[in-house]
Amino acid sequence: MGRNLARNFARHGVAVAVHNRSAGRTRALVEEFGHEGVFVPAESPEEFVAALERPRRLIIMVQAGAATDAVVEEFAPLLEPGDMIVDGGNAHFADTRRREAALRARGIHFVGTGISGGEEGALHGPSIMVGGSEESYSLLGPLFEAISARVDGEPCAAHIGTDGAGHFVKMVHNGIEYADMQLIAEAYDLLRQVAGYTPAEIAGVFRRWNEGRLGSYLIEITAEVLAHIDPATGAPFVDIVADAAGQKGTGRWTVQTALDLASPVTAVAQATFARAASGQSELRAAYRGLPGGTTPQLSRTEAERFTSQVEQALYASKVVAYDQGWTMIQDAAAEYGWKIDLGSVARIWRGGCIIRASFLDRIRAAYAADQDLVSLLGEMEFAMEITDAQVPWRETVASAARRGIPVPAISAALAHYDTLRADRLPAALLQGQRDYFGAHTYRRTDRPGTFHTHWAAAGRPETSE
Ligand SMILES: NC(=O)C1=CN([C@@H]2O[C@H](COP(=O)(O)OP(=O)(O)OC[C@H]3O[C@@H](n4cnc5c(N)ncnc54)[C@H](OP(=O)(O)O)[C@@H]3O)[C@@H](O)[C@H]2O)C=CC1
Ligand SMILES: O=C(CO)[C@H](O)[C@H](O)COP(=O)(O)O
Repeated sequence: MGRNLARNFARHGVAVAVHNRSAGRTRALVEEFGHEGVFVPAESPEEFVAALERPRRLIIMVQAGAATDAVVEEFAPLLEPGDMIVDGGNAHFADTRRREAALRARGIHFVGTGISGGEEGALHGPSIMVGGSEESYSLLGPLFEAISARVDGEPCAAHIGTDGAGHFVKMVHNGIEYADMQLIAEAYDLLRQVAGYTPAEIAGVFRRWNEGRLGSYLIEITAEVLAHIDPATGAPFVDIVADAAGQKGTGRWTVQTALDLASPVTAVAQATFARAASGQSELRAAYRGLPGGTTPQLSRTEAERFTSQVEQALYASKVVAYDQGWTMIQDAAAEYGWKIDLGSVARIWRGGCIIRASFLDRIRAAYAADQDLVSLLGEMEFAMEITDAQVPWRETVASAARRGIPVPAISAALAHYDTLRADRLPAALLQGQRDYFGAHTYRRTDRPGTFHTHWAAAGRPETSE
């Protein structure tokens, strides 16, 4: 990532000093790509820092956690007040807040910055979510905006908010990425198991969907993966890959943080747990073959109808999953005092990043039209689409349950929608249970105050605080 970012800056006419703890890697970069621009190789941290113009702007791209701390501690003593350390790795936002406060006390700007798009994005134009001080953005912003992806002439880079806001929003981006990928994977599974399509046929379905409202990088690459044939066996690639999904941890961070914020990102949570469950090989071996649903064959016409039903379910679930992400960003902004422009988050995710999609432009437009939008479902077009999806969405979840096909993310999205639209929730009963066993009190619908019923006393009298 660091090498490609350096090349991207150099290709944009920025002279870049480069340093890696393994000097051979620095030399290799300059030997291989030196013709692309001006690189200044530095073997030692001191040489590197001396090569930078003041105020210094260092970008570090190393693994989150101990490696980032080690690099920060190595370079910070060599810097002067006003210098900037940009952490472009996938750091946890709480670590970024800690580092930012510690370096601020030393007069150094620490700028946690989410960079999405993988290695190709880093080279050709990533989406860049910048945290840290406004002051540092005035010097860093033009550089980031120059190397970022562009959509409709606008850069996919922005100052998201102070201290850890950039890394927080990158984390939520990855959480949404987990949810979106799981939703797509569930749609594939339904088309395979219920409609009876081959991977090649499903690739065709995804290519068609990519032309419509679901059009996105993730749908596009899904079609590519499904169409790929394993050269060693001649079998569809998807059939020879072990069905145990990995993760590096940003989805898990999103869910852990969401629990702390009481922000119900249920589609992200189900997607993260689905990856974990796929890797539970012993448990899966113990359950394999237990009774489930029935899978009657569909006729060609029924399969086509089912496919359009799945498209509706996938789309509606996607709207809910993205809405959960935006709600979580709002919850964090309130908690940490960040002023985050929600429309600008959608704007910079339209290009460069893994979840880039035409859909993001509609979210940008929704916030541009109404900055106080509480939920995407409050926007007329999204609301109409969700209304249209009602029957197919529910039918999809019902079909999956009847046939014993797990669709945890699609089901969670539907349950979330039903939770929010309900007049009354069984939370009232929960409050009664909590009051019964623990005197945890409850509020009433008919008058203000906090109440407790003395459940063990004769006549169960109620008192208020
Ligand atoms: N790969 C991707 O698609 C994406 C990655 N990221 C994030 O970018 C960051 C870098 O990822 P990536 O480029 O893939 O990782 P790599 O493993 O390719 O590179 C890691 C770099 O960190 C250096 N490093 C590791 N530990 C230390 C240390 N203790 N002290 C000094 N240098 C150290 C390595 O040096 P050496 O070469 O000597 O081992 C290497 O240069 C991570 O935070 C990652 O999460 C973000 C978006 C996408
Ligand atoms: O940061 C990213 C994109 O911006 C990567 O896609 C992400 O790290 C992949 O995560 P995982 O390995 O957990 O699926």
